[in-house]
Amino acid sequence: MPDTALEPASAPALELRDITTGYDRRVPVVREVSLTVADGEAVGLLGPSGCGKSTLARVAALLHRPWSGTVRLAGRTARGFRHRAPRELRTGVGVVFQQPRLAADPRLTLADLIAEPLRATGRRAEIPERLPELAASVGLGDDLLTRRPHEVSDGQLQRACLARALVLRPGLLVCDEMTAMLDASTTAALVATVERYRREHGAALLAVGHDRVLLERWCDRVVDFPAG
Ligand SMILES: Nc1ncnc2c1ncn2[C@@H]1O[C@H](COP(=O)(O)OP(=O)(O)OP(=O)(O)O)[C@@H](O)[C@H]1O
Repeated sequence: MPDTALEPASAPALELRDITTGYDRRVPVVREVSLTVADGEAVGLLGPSGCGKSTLARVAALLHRPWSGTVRLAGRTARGFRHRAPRELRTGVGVVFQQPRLAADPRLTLADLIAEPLRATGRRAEIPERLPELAASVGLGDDLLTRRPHEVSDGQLQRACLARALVLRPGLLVCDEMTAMLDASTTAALVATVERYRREHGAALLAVGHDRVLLERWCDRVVDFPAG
């Protein structure tokens, strides 16, 4: 059966097999790491700073190319990464990074930021329904939606980044230290939003972080890096 064929719903949301990768050919930062996130499962990935968690999360989100190993999303093998990642695989993964200011286009209003993946995939007709629904779910009022990133706090911008990550209804959400820069109440609000989304859509989660207490509370299981 070709890899592009639809697999049964029970295929794991994410399978990373023997991933080796890095930035400088001589020194891999991730060596032969394997990790599976089952359909609908929430997995926490724990590890000290600099061990390669974010790099692995970026591989899972098809944003960084592995030197060797395989990535399968919902049973489909990824053949391309970054701009070469096929749209049907890319849109199945939502990603939230630690630093919203590096992830958000400073020229866009929060409303446009959230809606941007719908525009980019030719689904702008869904914006009038999805935008208010997502803004409410992350706790962003209308007054904030018309502002640009420099006019809002980090926590408000991260709320918009989470809404954007959910706008295409991905089957897998990758949260890379999503709450590391946030206060306790914003952290609780964003975690609750992810939980609600997962309950409603049966989505899987890979949550990267170094706060064991948060990850153990949030996830079905926690894996210490290097996993595998
Ligand atoms: N763009 C890059 N170019 C070169 N080296 C990089 C790059 N990004 C990360 N690295 C290096 O790769 C290693 C792993 O980094 P990574 O960000 O994956 O670790 P991490 O476990 O997520 O750390 P943290 O918890 O501090 O975010 C580090 O030594 C880092 O310096």
